[in-house]
Amino acid sequence: MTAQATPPPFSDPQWSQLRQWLETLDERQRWWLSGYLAAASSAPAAVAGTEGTQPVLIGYGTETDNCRHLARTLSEHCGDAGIATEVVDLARLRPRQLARRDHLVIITATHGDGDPPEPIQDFYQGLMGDGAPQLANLKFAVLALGDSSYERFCVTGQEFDQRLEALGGERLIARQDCDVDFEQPARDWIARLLEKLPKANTTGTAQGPARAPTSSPPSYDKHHPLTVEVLVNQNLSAADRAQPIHHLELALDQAIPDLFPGDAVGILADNPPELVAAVLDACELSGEQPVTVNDDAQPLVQALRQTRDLTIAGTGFLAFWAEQSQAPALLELCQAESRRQRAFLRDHQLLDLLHQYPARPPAQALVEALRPLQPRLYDVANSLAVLDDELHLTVKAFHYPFRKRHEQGIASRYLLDLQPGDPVRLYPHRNARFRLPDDDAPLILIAEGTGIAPYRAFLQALSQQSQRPPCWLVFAEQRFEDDFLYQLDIQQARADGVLERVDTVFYQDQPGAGLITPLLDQIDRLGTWIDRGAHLYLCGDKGRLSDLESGLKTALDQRQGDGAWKQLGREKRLHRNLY
Ligand SMILES: Cc1cc2nc3c(=O)[nH]c(=O)nc-3n(C[C@H](O)[C@H](O)[C@H](O)COP(=O)(O)O)c2cc1C
Repeated sequence: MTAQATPPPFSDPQWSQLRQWLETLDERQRWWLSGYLAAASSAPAAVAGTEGTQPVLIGYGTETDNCRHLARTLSEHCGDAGIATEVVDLARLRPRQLARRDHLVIITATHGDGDPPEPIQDFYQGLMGDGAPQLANLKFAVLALGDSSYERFCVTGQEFDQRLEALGGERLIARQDCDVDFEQPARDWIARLLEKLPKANTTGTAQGPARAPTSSPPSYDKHHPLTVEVLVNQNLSAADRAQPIHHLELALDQAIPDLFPGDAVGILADNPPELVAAVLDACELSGEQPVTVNDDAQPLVQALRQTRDLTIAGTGFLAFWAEQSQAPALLELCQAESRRQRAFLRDHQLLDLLHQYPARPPAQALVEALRPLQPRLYDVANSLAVLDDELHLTVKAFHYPFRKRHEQGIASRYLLDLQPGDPVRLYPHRNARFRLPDDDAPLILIAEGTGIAPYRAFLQALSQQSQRPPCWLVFAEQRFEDDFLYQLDIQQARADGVLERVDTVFYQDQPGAGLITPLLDQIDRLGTWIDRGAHLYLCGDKGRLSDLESGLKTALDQRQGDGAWKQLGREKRLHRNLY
């Protein structure tokens, strides 16, 4: 007789929704919910780790999701090993809640200029501040993700690691700092950690964390991207603008489940063909040599075009190139402290290194020494509930000076050059913190430049609703004539009553005006909307919106009383999407 597999209790879409929703809960809400469900259910509760052993708390700090994925991977490995876990976004945890835990694993990235990921700023401040709890009963471990091309490599993980120890915690295993090729070191670290974590005393049938049934919907990620086709690539801004802004429409032949307004996609860009050719020339390789990348055999030219970073060398490549070239200056540099190496790399892109210190590396070794090409996130500019077989993006050219050269960002250049019919590899990136609220609270949408993209998706979604919340859009760009992105969509939304108010600022037409100007001019109206429970959204350029935020905070605190701005954050009514 063969055992019948019990059908999974939820359908695939339900699983997906449930998982996403659970991640929005903070620790207290999860505890409450588990108790509520146990009490409400007539069936005996089967909860792992209820006798004595608390689930291991796995807290992640992320902006682009690597740490969230690793937290889930760790949780799955724990489940297989009979270790109960609870995965939580550190953005939803308060430091004092740690005092009640006995095992904590932190997996965190560093962002900005050595800053914690933006969503976990409050947790970070709380843990680093004087009010942090003593953690004498806590055993902890920290996995730090970063990018060694940044001056302050993995500092957030390092700071958490030191702070947890200073608060009395006991380190389970040494912290691991991971560079952009983090997969293998993270896997090794997880294997070491599993030996130190307590097994759950299971009282029922559940083993560790709840896991999705094996038949979960197709999930795309950076290793398993979806290939879509370009339908339209249209310049939205002035023809002569140095950093043009384009609108892209991509054909979606396969549905992407659960991609909501506010979410993004990760784009796997190709390197420009001239850059690939220059690298091959410098290495005296033809490009036809077969190489293997992630168990996938392919010609070298393809591996360089699609999978390797040909801009930033990184310290690993520096060591490789010193050995290949035997250049005394490089060999000496590799003996120096890493700070000097990083300073050198900030002044030398990959091609500079290859030209200045010639060598002829073997093809496979070259591929293995280069850093993986990182995906770039772009907000989705349409609502898939309205149009489910197209994906729209808003892309601005990114330029930066390097030495005396003028360099262009790889991903934006790739996207701006695409032609109808070209394939694009992408995967969904969900951004639960930048969604429309469940209720009909008023919305204040503030956008700088391409920050308008997710709001276009919001407006499309709202246009389908019978009950619409009041919605106020504030948008800033350079010139009215040339840069009023999605002007027709915005005017249509205004005419249809989806937008109650629209304020625009065009910097070049209105010297002295800033994004904040219309909001300060109408501070009473802003205060009234906030009193009515409005959610405030900020999207676009980090520098400009951070300035706006500090100006608004001062103005609002003055009008509504000290702490008004903070209160917005506490009530999860402030949503940031800054880059
Ligand atoms: C805008 C930006 C700034 C970053 N700044 C740093 C930094 O200062 N130090 C560092 O070590 N890594 C830095 N990184 C690299 C990230 O920490 C790394 O990509 C990490 O894998 C991201 O993890 P996440 O996807 O969980 O956010 C930065 C990445 C981005 C996109």
